[in-house]
Amino acid sequence: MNLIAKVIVDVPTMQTNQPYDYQIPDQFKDQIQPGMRVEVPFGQGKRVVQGFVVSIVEEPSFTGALKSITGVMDLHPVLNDELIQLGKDMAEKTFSFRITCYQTMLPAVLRAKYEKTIRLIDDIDEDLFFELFKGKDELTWEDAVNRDLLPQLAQLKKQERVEVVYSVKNRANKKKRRMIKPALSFEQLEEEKMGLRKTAKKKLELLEVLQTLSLADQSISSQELSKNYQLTSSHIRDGEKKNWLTVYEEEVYRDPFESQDFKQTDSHTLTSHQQAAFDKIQEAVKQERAETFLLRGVTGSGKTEIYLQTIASVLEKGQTALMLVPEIALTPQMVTSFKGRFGEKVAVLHSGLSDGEKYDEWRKIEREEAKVVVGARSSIFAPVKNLGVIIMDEEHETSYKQSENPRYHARDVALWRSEFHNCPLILGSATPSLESRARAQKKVYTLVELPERVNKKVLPEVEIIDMRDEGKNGNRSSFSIQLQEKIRDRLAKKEQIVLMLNRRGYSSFVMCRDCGFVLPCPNCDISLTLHMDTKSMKCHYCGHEERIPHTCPVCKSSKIRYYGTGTQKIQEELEQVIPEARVIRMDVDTTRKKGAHEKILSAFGNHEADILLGTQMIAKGLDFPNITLVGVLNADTSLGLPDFRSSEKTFQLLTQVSGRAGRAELTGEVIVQTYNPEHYAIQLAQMHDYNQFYKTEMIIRHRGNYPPYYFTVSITASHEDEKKAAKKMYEIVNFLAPHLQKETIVLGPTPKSIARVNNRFYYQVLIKYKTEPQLIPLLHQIINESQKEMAKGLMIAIDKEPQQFM
Ligand SMILES: Nc1ncnc2c1ncn2[C@@H]1O[C@H](COP(=O)(O)OP(=O)(O)OP(=O)(O)O)[C@@H](O)[C@H]1O
Ligand SMILES: [Zn+2]
Ligand SMILES: [Zn+2]
Repeated sequence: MNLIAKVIVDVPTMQTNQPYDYQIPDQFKDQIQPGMRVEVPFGQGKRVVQGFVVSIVEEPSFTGALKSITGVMDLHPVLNDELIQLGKDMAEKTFSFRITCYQTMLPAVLRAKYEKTIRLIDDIDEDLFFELFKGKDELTWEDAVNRDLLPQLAQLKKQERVEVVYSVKNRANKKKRRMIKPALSFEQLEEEKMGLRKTAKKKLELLEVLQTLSLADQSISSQELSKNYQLTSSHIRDGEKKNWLTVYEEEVYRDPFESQDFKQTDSHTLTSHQQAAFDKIQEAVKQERAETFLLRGVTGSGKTEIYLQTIASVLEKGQTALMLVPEIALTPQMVTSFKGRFGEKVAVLHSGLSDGEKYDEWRKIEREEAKVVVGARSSIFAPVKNLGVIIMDEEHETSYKQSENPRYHARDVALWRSEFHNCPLILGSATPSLESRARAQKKVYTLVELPERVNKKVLPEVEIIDMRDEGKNGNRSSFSIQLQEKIRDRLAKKEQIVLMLNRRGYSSFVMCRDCGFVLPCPNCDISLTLHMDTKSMKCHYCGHEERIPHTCPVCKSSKIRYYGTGTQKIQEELEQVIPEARVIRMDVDTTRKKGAHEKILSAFGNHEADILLGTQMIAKGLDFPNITLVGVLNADTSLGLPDFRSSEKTFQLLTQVSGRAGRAELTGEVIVQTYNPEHYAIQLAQMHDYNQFYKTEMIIRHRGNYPPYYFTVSITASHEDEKKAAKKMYEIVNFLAPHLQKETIVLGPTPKSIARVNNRFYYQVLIKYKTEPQLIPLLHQIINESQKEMAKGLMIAIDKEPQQFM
């Protein structure tokens, strides 16, 4: 029978963004399956490219002469049917190439050109062993290809007798260990010794090693045997044949949490609110229904406990669970609570892992050894089968959206997979995004609320300090008098303090130090961005531009400054103001090294420091009972961002960080320093009033025609030649304009705030629309028709629901 493979080739252009037909040569017939990577000739000449087989058919849809697959890169599919389908849908929705989507789904070792070897993991027929492996335990992929062994090896792979190992550069890559243990007692081994010939030195040595082991009831790895006693695999095989010893395999994963001991933790008895939420979710779990829950619970309300118990119930049904957390919330505490509850069943994926470690975790998932996957954004592509629940903690986090190709939002992928598996999706947050909250309002999502903390502890009292007064009273430091006093008070009581320096929007805008005025755009509801290259203030959306003010247009003060300062400077200042405090700093600089994050938090947990000073990364997830004071040094920076979400982000950040205080027995307190004490985001965060914030912000979004009332899509064109980028952008707008509905709003084209990056110029438009059935096909058409220009250096990026406006 003639078999045709449909292959997505690694040639990321629009023309190639569909499967190509290739003949499967006879030698590969039994081997090739959908989801495997293959090598195929492409185009004219001798070019060979990689590709993914997405299906196998009998009839080609291409009528010309078919080329043949020239190589197979896997013995086993790396993508399952679900992911093949998901990649196709995702490519369409994110305006990216299927090949890019597939590559995004895989761990890095499967993407890059790593060395591959085939390793024996189980016994095979002796003759075959010598024929294929020539007496060794492994064989390089190249060797296997040159000797034409892949079809045979594929068979062995199916029988789980060999595996493919990807060796990551600079890293020892031993994952399987051959272990040897004595099969006879000490005395029996002694008898075997008697029967040896005098010259059999190595056999004698082997028997002696085995005797030692049998006394201690121990095993030894083949590596140790060869290293310490120069006993090779042929000696081992020989010993095995004589029935002196047994060989077995031991899987050794590189365990990034090896050194840590995870205490088994038991589930808490749920509070009545938790129970009600849990029960509601259980219905969907039991009925295997793709229902989306928005779990809004105040900080410390025990959302994590609901996740844990829901996952436990899913495991009990024999299903699996996927738990997403933002990268910066993937703290050791989070890992501990999952490892503590589910032990070995958990795979954890985060950016701190080396490529090899990530690959090991991925393999555990792929082989269905891991039943629970915990990880950041890209873990949404984990190849888990039989999902029983998907959970996204801190669902409002913008880091769930990838800002480069493919520009996917993990929430959308989660929704897709929840439909595919017929399993519930839980979106959890103390401060849900307006989009999700509005969907709950419309009953698209089911709203479940936890209105109070588990121990009925009140949420901490929040005090707002007007920093303009501090200035007037001659205090020019970053610490208000009240904050200094409270810090001293906690030091005396041996309680702990968290201080947050808000670095969002660092230095990108100017603000009056006397009245807090931030320069707004006259046409839009956002502030202007400072452009150092042009020495001017610009609006991101409409292109309005004016000069940098030297005096405040409102109060005429001349103290109008760029706003922002670094954590290091703050630490120095703190050491002068309160020299007795022991301060530990957590920001991008101090957490760059692997494991630094863990070290800092465990030192703070052990009270080796009184104050944890950091950026936004300390706002989430920390659960330390001894924190009774939280200080926010500058609430305003995130308000000044040229982004319609700036109030929302400020409210979320303040609520999150306030939530770190008073989580256990001790009552907590929060000090928020600001130049905008009247701002509703700050006042409503003070009152812990999410619902009111939601209402207020919805009105503002409605007035400004922003999401969730409108959908948004941004189009960016860039080119080394500024004129070409601008011209293209105008062409696009002119092309779209006649097709768009009346109520659709097109902002721009305008240069981006950092107009030139890497010597490329960026122009963008933002389209806001309510319904545009034609827009998506039109955008695809734009990309299709720009192929020639794109080959000559033009880049077009289309971003649906963009999250970043910098
Ligand atoms: N039913 C319960 N009984 C006793 N303690 C509980 C219960 N549920 C949760 N806890 C504990 O309460 C603390 C807060 O819970 P958790 O961290 O889950 O809150 P959260 O809602 O995720 O908060 P945040 O949004 O601030 O991260 C934890 O120390 C947790 O172990
Ligand atoms: Zn002013
Ligand atoms: Zn504007």
